Amino acid sequence: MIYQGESIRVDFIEPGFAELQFDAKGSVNKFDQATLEEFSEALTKLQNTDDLRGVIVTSSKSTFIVGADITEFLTLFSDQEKTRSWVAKASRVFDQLEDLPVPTVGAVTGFALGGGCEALLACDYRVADTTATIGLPEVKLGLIPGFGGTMRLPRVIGPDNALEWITTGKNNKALDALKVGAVDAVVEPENLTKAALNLAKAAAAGQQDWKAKRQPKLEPLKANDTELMMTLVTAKGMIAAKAGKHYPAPHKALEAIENGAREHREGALTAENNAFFDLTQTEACQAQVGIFLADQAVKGKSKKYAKAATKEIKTAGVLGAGIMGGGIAYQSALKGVPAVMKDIKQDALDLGMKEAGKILKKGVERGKVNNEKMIKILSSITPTLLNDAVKDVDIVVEAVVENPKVKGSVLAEIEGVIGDDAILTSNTSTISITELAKNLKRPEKFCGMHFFNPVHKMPLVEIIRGEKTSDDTVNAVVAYALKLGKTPIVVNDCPGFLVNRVLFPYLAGFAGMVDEGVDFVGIDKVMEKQFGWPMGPAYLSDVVGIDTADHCTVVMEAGFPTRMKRDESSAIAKLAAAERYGQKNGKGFYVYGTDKKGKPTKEADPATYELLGCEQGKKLDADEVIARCMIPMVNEVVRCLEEDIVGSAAEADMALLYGLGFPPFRGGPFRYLETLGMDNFIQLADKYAHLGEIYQVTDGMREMAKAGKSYFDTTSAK
Ligand SMILES: NC(=O)c1ccc[n+]([C@@H]2O[C@H](COP(=O)([O-])OP(=O)(O)OC[C@H]3O[C@@H](n4cnc5c(N)ncnc54)[C@H](O)[C@@H]3O)[C@@H](O)[C@H]2O)c1
Repeated sequence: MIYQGESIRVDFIEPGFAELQFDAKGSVNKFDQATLEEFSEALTKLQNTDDLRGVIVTSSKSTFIVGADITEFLTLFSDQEKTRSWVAKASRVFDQLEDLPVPTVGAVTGFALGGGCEALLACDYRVADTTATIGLPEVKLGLIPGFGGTMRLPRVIGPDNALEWITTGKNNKALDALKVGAVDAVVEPENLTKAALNLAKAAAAGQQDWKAKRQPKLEPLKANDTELMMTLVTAKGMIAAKAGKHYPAPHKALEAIENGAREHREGALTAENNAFFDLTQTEACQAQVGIFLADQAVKGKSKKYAKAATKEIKTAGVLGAGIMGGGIAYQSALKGVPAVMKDIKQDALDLGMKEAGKILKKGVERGKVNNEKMIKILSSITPTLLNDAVKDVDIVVEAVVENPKVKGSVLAEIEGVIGDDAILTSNTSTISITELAKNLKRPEKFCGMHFFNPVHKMPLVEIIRGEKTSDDTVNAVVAYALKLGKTPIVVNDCPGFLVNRVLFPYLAGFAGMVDEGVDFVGIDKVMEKQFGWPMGPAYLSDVVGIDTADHCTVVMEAGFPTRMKRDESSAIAKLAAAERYGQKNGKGFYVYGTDKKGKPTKEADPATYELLGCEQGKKLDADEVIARCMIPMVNEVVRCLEEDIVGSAAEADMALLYGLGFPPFRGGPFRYLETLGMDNFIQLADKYAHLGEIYQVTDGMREMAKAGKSYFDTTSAK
């Protein structure tokens, strides 16, 4: 045995040929700080091993190496000195592999991502099996490769391909990697080790010039000035268009490659180290790493619920074939759970089926679904006008109009039809589940299942536990949501639940500015372009439906009479009264139409300014616009955590990210608060406290700030 560590061992596989094998104790190999230390120790041993002729680098697992240990990042990056020395030291470990005095061959199976891919790049040759997926996904965490990836990849596959791989963070299958020269051969999994060993032997025997293969990685990039300039200019244009200004990582990747292009290995690595360090200190990186961690926490939690489920959902019934019901029935059928879709109107059923057909047709056009599958999916949705048709289903999702009385009677009626063991859920956006349960004989078998529009695209499903909902019911519904390919987040009951409850104070903050005469178009611009929401508050209200939003304010007022008091003179109420319902009837804040080419249009309407009494072009400072919209939202989400509506800051962040499109580079409302600094936030909120209760921070937040605590310390997803 040449070396034996906790995660790495090195031994001769044949006389003269050593195998350095990654064999971590957990389910996957990763480059945590301890493994990097071991990697360096193992390579030092190899440097000093006599009679060594070649080395192969392998994994004992079904996957090579998944990358660095992301759970270490936020703590590490909070210490600038440590971060600098970590990245400088870690990247030099990979030089040790590259500098071994014998040929080296990486043998990749499964994932070789981030650091895993960089370890391969430090080898002279790379052999992949057919299961391999290789890539440098660091930009998705607001970072760039930090172990020599920006230096080696352009020298291995050329700057064009390398820029594409690194700035998009895409995963590449073995054959695609072979095409661009990222790997030298692709073999069947059972032949992998043998193929790698044979290549090492051939190189050691002089049949392959391994030194010539290694040399370009030690030198400046081989591309003439014009070629390089063309490549960089094209890449800059692509990055500006795709990543935009809020995501610095792709820009920095290009900068590192450009700065290192004319340097030897050491100079190019220094360029990479500097760019990497700069990114570790950005808000976008902290937010994107935060999202990764929160996503893992949320996934882990929902898996636990699903594992505990005693009832499997094999068939579903959906009540209402409208926008939501149609979408839910489609999604269920798509994922293999046949759905009976019931409505009181034949027209609605026809429309629901037509919509499902439309989505599937798009899938066929894009080659995602074939005709046969399309027919199978459509035929597993059964439209019906009869309650009786749902009597044998395992779960019912009610998605009829948002009216407590209608919902109450529809739910009670259907409870009498379905089996005692069947689960009943409601897709209500705002109405308390505990209140709706009062209409039922088996409230323990009832919960909220709040999907988002459009159902087939939006990942979030809020699962709402009413006062009497049983654990069994929650477990089964979480399992069903997972089966539908969604991200379920379990919350406790209150009007609006989590997502809509925090949305309304945000919209109220917006409406307050419009009431003061501020132009809603300018507010939308700031909230979209500067804050980063996919839609500003006026446009979002139009898309949700002004009538729906207006109706919801009634429900929210009933739940939070002082803080969310309904204001008849607010913009939403005025537009609703004028029957400007938004996109659905072509006019809300904006007017909607189509241009000559049939493309949808959205324009500010003079009639809106007149109706609302706001002035075209009247602006507030962008910081004030952001503060007045965002403070109420953050305050409300903090209240939801304090009141145990949501279980953790991580879940709240993911819910808003997946349900509302909270800008990923800000990481969610709690990460945003953390980035602003709680003291700064409180100071800002206090400045606007006179505007109403929605601007007043909770005592709990003041205490947290005083104690220097973080919401992520105390309430990480359980
Ligand atoms: N539209 C959204 O963006 C959205 C998002 C999340 C949740 N929701 C909620 O989903 C529910 C449905 O909303 P929608 O936008 O799909 O409404 P919709 O008006 O498009 O559809 C409601 C459908 O229910 C049918 N219906 C009415 N009474 C019925 C009954 N007794 N039995 C069967 N069907 C009946 C109607 O004919 C109509 O087809 C509401 O509770 C709403 O708050 C809506």
